Amino acid sequence: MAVLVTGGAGYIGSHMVLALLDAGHDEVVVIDDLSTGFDWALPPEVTLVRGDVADAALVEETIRRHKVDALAHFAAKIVVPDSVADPLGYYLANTVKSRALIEAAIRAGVRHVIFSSTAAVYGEPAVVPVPEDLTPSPINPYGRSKLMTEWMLEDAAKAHGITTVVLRYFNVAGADPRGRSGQSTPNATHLIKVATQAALGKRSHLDVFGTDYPTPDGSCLRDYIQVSDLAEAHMVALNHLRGGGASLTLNCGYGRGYSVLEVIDVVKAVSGVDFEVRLSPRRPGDPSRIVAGADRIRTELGWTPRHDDLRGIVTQALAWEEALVRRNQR
Ligand SMILES: NC(=O)c1ccc[n+]([C@@H]2O[C@H](COP(=O)([O-])OP(=O)(O)OC[C@H]3O[C@@H](n4cnc5c(N)ncnc54)[C@H](O)[C@@H]3O)[C@@H](O)[C@H]2O)c1
Ligand SMILES: O=c1ccn([C@@H]2O[C@H](COP(=O)(O)OP(=O)(O)O[C@H]3O[C@H](CO)[C@H](O)[C@H](O)[C@H]3O)[C@@H](O)[C@H]2O)c(=O)[nH]1
Repeated sequence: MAVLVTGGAGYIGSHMVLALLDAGHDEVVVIDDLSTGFDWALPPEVTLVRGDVADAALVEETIRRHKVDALAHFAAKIVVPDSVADPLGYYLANTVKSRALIEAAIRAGVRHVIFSSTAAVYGEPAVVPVPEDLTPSPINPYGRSKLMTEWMLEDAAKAHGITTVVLRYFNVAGADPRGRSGQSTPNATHLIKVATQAALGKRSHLDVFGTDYPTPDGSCLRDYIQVSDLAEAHMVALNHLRGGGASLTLNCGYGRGYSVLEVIDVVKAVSGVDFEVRLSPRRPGDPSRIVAGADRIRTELGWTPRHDDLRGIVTQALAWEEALVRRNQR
């Protein structure tokens, strides 16, 4: 049976595709509209169907033709401050389109769904590290758009007898340790990506968005999870579902927070470049601290991270950024 990966040409989805191929899955199909992804991020043996996840006819045809039993749904808009500026665009991309995809997938016979959710569903949690059973309370449209999709999926799964794993990713960073993929979006907003670009002179400076948060050094705290470890979480989730396991909602993080200033120090130490850092006002939609309660995925699925090391994550991100410079110079 085949796995359909939506958004498989994007940052995290492309690492899931690599993990599937590395594990010997030869039937991997990607649906991606290439709005932020790249066809070159996919190995040639992968079938890329270029299109929109909300195109029900395309989705159904793809699932039937390739005998897909499992769907991993990554495709989304992902930038928190953009979602504050354009909430309706985010509800369309992340909620309305997911509804169309889920309906088409169920109609075409998909049995299992793994959904890319986010720590942003927790908003500004009262408890840190945050356990999965804390009542979600998102503080930005991005988090709300994803939480609504969690709910739709849960209800549809119960009604139609499919099983699901909802993975709530914390802050995803780093690159494939073998250098096959990484975060390639040129105008990405993610801290580690932006910091490595500043270190390589692709950006003039780095803004620290907010230094007056109620955290030890005043900057925001995040839990950075390495992208191949995250892809592996999807692999154990897939095996769980195909083995008859029950539906689950699981945090994906390491359970340890780093501040923005700590991350910048690590990027400067790893790169050896003392790039300019500007202390700037808060960015709309940012929670002050968000760290995963990280035990459940280990006990439920036996997930064992192999890259829980911020220096290693930054080293990979920097190497990928250098590879992108070489690619663009060719
Ligand atoms: N990057 C993070 O730190 C992070 C954290 C939590 C959750 N997530 C979630 O992980 C998923 C993947 O994020 P990413 O960082 O890889 O982003 P990305 O932008 O690199 O990947 C998204 C992919 O989906 C494709 N896409 C978008 N809309 C589409 C549509 N309507 N139809 C078909 N393809 C479409 C894009 O072209 C792209 O290839 C998202 O669902 C995101 O919400 C990411
Ligand atoms: O140039 C920058 C970029 C980011 N930051 C700060 O660094 C922290 C992390 O910001 P990112 O943009 O890297 O990530 P977010 O926490 O905003 O969001 C990410 O993680 C979330 C889950 O926690 C979501 O799922 C989302 O998709 C994903 O982009 C924030 O405090 C942000 O204000 C800066 O100070 N300067």
